[in-house]
Order: sequence, then C-alpha cells, then structure tokens
Amino acid sequence: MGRSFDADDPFSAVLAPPPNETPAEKAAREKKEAEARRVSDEIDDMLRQERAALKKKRPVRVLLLGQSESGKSTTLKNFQLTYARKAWAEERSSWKAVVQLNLVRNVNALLDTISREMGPLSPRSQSPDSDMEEEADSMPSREASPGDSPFPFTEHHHLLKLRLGPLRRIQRDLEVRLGSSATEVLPSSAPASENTSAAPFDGPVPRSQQEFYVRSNNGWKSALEKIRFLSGGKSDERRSKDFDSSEVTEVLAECREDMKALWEDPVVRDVLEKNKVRMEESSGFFLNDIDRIATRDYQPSDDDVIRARLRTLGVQEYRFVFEIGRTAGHEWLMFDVGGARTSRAAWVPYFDDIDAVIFLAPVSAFDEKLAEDRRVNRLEDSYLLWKSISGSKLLAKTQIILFLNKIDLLEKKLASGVQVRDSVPSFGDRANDAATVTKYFQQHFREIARQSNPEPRPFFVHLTSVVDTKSTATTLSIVEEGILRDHLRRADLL
Ligand SMILES: Nc1nc2c(ncn2[C@@H]2O[C@H](COP(=O)(O)OP(=O)(O)OP(=O)(O)O)[C@@H](O)[C@H]2O)c(=O)[nH]1
Ligand SMILES: [Mg+2]
Repeated sequence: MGRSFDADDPFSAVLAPPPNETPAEKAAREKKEAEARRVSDEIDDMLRQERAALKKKRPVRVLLLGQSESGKSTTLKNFQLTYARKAWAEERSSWKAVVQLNLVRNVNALLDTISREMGPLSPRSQSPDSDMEEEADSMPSREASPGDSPFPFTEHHHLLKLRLGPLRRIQRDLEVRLGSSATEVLPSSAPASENTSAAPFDGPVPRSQQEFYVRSNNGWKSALEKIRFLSGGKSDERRSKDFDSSEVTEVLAECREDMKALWEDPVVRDVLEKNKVRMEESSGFFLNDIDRIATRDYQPSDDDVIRARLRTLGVQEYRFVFEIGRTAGHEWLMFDVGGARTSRAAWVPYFDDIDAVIFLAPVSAFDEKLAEDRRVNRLEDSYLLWKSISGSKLLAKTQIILFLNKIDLLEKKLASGVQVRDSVPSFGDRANDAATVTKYFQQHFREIARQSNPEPRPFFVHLTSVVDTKSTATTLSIVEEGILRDHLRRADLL
C-alpha cells in the first residue's frame, strides 16, 4: 500500500517511501518510522507533564480588598484555618497577646465611656500611684461635678475605676510591643487638608501616602513575632526590662472579677445604652469571655484567633500550601491589604496578574462613619470603592467575588430597632428586615458593577459572617472551586 505525502507532517516528508521498495525494505522502513513516532510521542508526553507541573507550580493568586474593618484579614484567617491547618496550629498561641490587648482595650473603652458621665473621684478613694491622671488626659474635657450625673454611680464604681487603672499601662505596653498594627486609625491621622478619597489609586498618589508602598512577606507574623521573642526567650537579657508577657497575664488574672463586675454592672449598661455605644459590635470584642481569657493558663482557641483584631498595614503577602480541598498540594498566594483610605494607594501594583479579587463590604456599617474620616458614611465608601474596583481596566479580566459581610451584626442591629432609611434615604419604606435590606444593598452593588465593568463579567456574591468559621468554610469551598477553574483556564492560555 502506497503512502500519501502529507505536507503538514514532517515525518511524512522525511519518511516518504522510495519508489520500488521491496517488502523487506518496507518492513525496515516501517519499523524505523514507528520508532521515530514513539520518540516523538514520548517528547510530547514529557512536554505535557512539564506544562502541567508548571501550571501546578504557579500559585493561585488572590487579592483581598475592602475598607478598613470589612473583614479581609478575618477571611484570610478562615482560608488558613480551613485549608492550611498545620500553619494555623503553629501560629495559634502567638495570638494570645493580641486577644489580651483586645480585651484590655474593651475594658478601657468602657472606663472611658463611664468616666464621661461620672463625677470626679472623692478624695477618699484617690491613691497616689493610680493612673487616674493619665486616664483623665485621654478623656473628653466634659467632667460632671458630683451630683451632676444623671446616673446613680456609687463609690463602688469609683473603686472599680481605680482598681482597673493598671490596665492603661498594660494596653500601652502591649501596643508598643505589637507595633503600629495594634493601634487603630484615628481621624487625626488623615489630615483634614489631605481630603482623602475612596480610591486614591485612580489618580496620582499624594506624597504623604507613598510610605504605604511596603511589601511584607510575613504579614501579621511580624507583629506576633515581636511578642513571641519576648515571651519565649530563655535568657534574661533577651527579655525587655519594661515588658514581660507573664506580667500582662498576671495583671489580667488579678483584674478578672473587677472587669466582670464592670461589664455586668446595670448602671454601666445603662450608660452604654443611653450613649448608643454597642460594645458587642466593636472590633475585637471579648468582654463576654473574661472568665476564660483572664486566667493564668489562658491559651487562645480557634475562635479567639478568628475574632482577634490586628490592623493590617500596607500590603501583606501570605503563602499557604493547601492541605485539603480540590487544590491540595497547590500553593495559594494571598495578598491582604490595609483598608483605610490612606492605605489604598498601595493596592494598585497588586492588580496585575491576579486570579481573583475577594471584595468585602461590611453591610452592617450602613449607619457608621469611617474611622479615618468621620464625614464619610461607611456604606457610601464601600460603594465608591466597589465602583472603582469594578471599573478598573487592570482588573477587567479578573474574577471579582463580593462578600456582603457582617450579616450577623446587621441582623442584630436591625433587631435592636435601627432604621435603615434614617441613614440610607433611598431605602424608603421597605421592610426593615435583614432579607429585604441585604437584597436592596446587593442590587445596588450589582447595578454599580454592571455600569462600571469595562467588559461584561459575572456577578458573584455571598452573604457572609466571616467570624462564623463553619458557614464560611462552605462559602470558601464554592469560592475555591470558582477561583481554581479560572486559574487553570488562565494557565492554559499562557
Ligand atoms: N461579628 C462580626 N465581626 C466581624 C465579621 N467580620 C469581621 N469581623 C470583625 O471585625 C474586625 C475587623 O476585621 P478585620 O478582618 O481585621 O478587618 P480588615 O478588613 O482586615 O481591616 P484592616 O486591616 O483595617 O483593613 C475584627 O475584629 C473581626 O473579628 C463578621 O462577619 N461578623
Ligand atoms: Mg486587615
């Protein structure tokens, strides 16, 4: 049987049968041809494997975006807790100081609130070494004189305040040790003259914001390691002279009953209610866990670590090798950013070559103002930011997943009687329940995306409470699959 010449097949040209071939010659030629094809197939196979290995080697890259306190770092922790448990378990105990600081801040915030309503101390209850003088500095100037207060404070309240005085120093020491991430953004940190915008990366970056182009490879570890070094160091020289983590634990254990008495006090609760202070909604809230945390052998639980608040500075990079799930053995590279307006200029270099963006909008914040700019409503800021991210040309081909977060807090807020229309007039007379409110907000985000996307893109949205690790694990498995699918598709295009 003659062999036809195929111009597209190089083997066909090289091995075209000579005219008048004998059967023996034909057999020899066919053997040679078969061998050449086997080698060629083998090379193809090797190339395919190499490409697959390369694809596997290239980490899945995810960028977490959203305003400050939207839950980005908490989402990242959920990824680690669900998919990289070994690294999670190794880090868990380092969070102890952060949880302790969060609790101390809660108690000091309580003391600040009641101090504004209390008269000055009676001379009888003052002690020379108390921290009251310093405490007064951090308080607003309005101090009621005795009998002025509409609340029935007693000597007991003054005594509690006095006995909890050492917590001021503990807070300060822990903040110094943990570094800037331990302190929250203050309105004064964004100068009024600077007029911060929701998406400063859309235009030229103001000089004063350029310091935020910091790239850290170890994320929150840098803060946690400072504490670990001090509490774990064996030699005394390595310990700081003015800081000892066991002293923090000791002071907290000694203050346990007083902290509880303060938090459970009916007059204190009344002051909080009248001042519309909802401690339970604040970041890093641990006042309901005093019994467990203020002990000499306290060790953080998974839940404590999830709820612990440590502000993100700059852009932090985390590498996890997933242990379970569809991407087991695969490396994920996640970028967690600081969400305050003054930090956003640093985001844009990370828009390049990203598989997916997870954008968090804390919907419970519809009646709150930005910490860095008290003139701006937090939901309004999320809308502006979402518009800018959706409209970014750099992200035009990137999958964007929206988390409408803090649904648990939204439900609590609505149940307590807060009316959405008071802060969001366009909400009108719709029913003030969580289902209607989330649907309304969701439609708004969808519409903004539709109008801003440079090219059509699916709208992926999840209603989340990322402090709930169980429901978040379910959400993340859906997200993981979607991101992976896009990642592999992109790798194929490379
Ligand atoms: N109740 C509740 N608290 C949440 C939820 N998501 C986050 N938090 C808490 O809100 C606080 C802020 O969350 P983070 O994850 O630190 O916020 P972030 O977006 O990383 O903030 P920056 O680092 O400042 O940009 C933490 O104390 C979290 O525990 C939620 O869905 N429900
Ligand atoms: Mg963060």
